[in-house]
Amino acid sequence: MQKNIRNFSIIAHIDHGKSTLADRIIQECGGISDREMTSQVMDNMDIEKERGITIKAQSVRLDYSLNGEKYVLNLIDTPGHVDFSYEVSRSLASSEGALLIVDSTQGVEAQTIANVYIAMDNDLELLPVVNKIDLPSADPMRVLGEVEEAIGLDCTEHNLISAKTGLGVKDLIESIIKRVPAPIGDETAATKALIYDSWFDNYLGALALVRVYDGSIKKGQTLRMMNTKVEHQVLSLMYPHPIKRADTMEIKTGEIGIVVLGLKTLDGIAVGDTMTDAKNPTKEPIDGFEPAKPFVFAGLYPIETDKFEDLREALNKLKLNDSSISFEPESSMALGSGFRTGFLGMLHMEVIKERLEREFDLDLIATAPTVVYEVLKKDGEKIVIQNPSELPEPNYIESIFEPYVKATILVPDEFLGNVIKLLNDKRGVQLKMDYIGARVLLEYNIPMNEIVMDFYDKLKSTTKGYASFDYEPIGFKEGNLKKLDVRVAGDIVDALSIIVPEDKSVSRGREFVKALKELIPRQLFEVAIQASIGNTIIARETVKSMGKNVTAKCYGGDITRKRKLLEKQKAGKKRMKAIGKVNVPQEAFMAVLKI
Ligand SMILES: Nc1nc2c(ncn2[C@@H]2O[C@H](COP(=O)(O)OP(=O)(O)OP(=O)(O)O)[C@@H](O)[C@H]2O)c(=O)[nH]1
Repeated sequence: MQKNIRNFSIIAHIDHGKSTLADRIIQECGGISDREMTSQVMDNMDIEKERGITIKAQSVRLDYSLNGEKYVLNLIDTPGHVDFSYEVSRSLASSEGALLIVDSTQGVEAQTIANVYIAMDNDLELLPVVNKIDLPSADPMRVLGEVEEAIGLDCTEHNLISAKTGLGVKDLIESIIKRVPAPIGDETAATKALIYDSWFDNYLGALALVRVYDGSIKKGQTLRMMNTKVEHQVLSLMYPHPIKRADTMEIKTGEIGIVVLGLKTLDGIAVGDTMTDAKNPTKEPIDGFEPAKPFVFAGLYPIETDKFEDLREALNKLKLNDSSISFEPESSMALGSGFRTGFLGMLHMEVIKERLEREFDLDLIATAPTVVYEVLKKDGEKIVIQNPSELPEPNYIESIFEPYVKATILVPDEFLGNVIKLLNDKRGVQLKMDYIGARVLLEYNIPMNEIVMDFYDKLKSTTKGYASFDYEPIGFKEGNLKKLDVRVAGDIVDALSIIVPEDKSVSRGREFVKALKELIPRQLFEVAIQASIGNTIIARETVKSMGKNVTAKCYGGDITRKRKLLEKQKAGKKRMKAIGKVNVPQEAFMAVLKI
């Protein structure tokens, strides 16, 4: 019965205790025995466990009895990291309520606020929950004050808990039953369900995790995905659980469940799409569908050139389980054959690169990440650029558009000056500046390209690690942008080209060639490193020749020593790419992140 169902999510800043609380709630509902309670059931990907982050959303269906009534609690986990914000918003759209977890020793942070905005857009009932009250430095009242101030949420009713010891968790479950509204779908209407997660299972094929809004999904029914238009019969249905999924014949209105369609890829079941009955379809899909779009692109090149097909196979395998990765072959004069690969963000890129190296035993060179640019050409054609070297010559370009994000930053008062300076340097435009106690909440629009570089590291170092940061994409804006090329010994190195704002091109060009000079070792001849825009050279550094002096120290006498030195030089060369006559080490391809 819908009136006894509660669908809720947990919103928290990283490390405020979301996974610990999820595990505790599962345990409290008897969903898992003590013996089965290995550390953090909800985070089950290896990299998630190692890094303590949640990447894929997990969900669980639990039973709970209160005053003789039986309730179904559906805990819908959301990925914590900004790279996965589309999945966050889909998960939240599947709930009626959200627990807003704040660490009582820390307070409200940027990610808390960014996710609360998404929850408010979805009209969720928000329950303020203060965690870690077992710690001596806990200050729950100050933290609740911050929640009221920063978010404007009434905190008269709140829960104080320790997810670690279990203190207050039973009361919290009762608050969820009391305060989170029951779903209110039409049980007699045509099937309407939202796919809010999908993944690939080696035995069952592609699985879709859905929330049913109207009608129901039955075993044997033929379903249609309204956006991808794929139709398929339901082979089986399950309720989600981290260790023991239960089979069911039907997923009813208001419930969540796993649909097995026997599809061999994830292509047909995109997150955000609406499932309906093929014969008796619902009129309108659930709105807001957009395919997960890669925002950051980089070239991935195998260091050993004969590993190109291995890399293709590995990317194909990863894509089975993560339809947000995109890749297509590209060739670089500097690096040979590789793939231009699209990611949701920087963390996603790191995780994928690490999995390729670890699970598929590949050694890769990654070029510096870049965002996608839209270019309107003079002839009216609109093209999308994933690689700066593809930018047309200036006389063909009418205008260039670059993606922007809305950034939320929380910083202690004393570092405010540093942060504003950094944001200005990164072309940020201020939207909001509010004091919350001794901290300042900043909201800025900022070009995404400025934050895919090492913005987060710079923010951390300029605030001694005290700032927190989150962002969400907000679309494209026109920019006054130019392509900056790097010439090594006179030749343009395509893999080093970047797109820069015109008014900062000279300073960035100078910093770039300076960083490269430090990374390119001395060669037998003098090497000029130049930055140019079109045919104009705007900066130059020179890597001095080491001449023949490498062996000069040996006074020509000691042959073994001389040979050793030469061998050392040769070994050094292996980890480099020869560009013309110049050996360029792989770090140089990331040098742009240093400027
Ligand atoms: N003392 C204490 N520690 C807690 C409590 N809740 C969580 N922790 C600890 O805080 C750390 C972070 O907890 P997690 O549950 O991994 O945090 P999270 O919010 O899930 O983090 P992400 O998955 O990275 O977003 C872990 O070391 C937990 O053991 C609590 O109530 N008291």
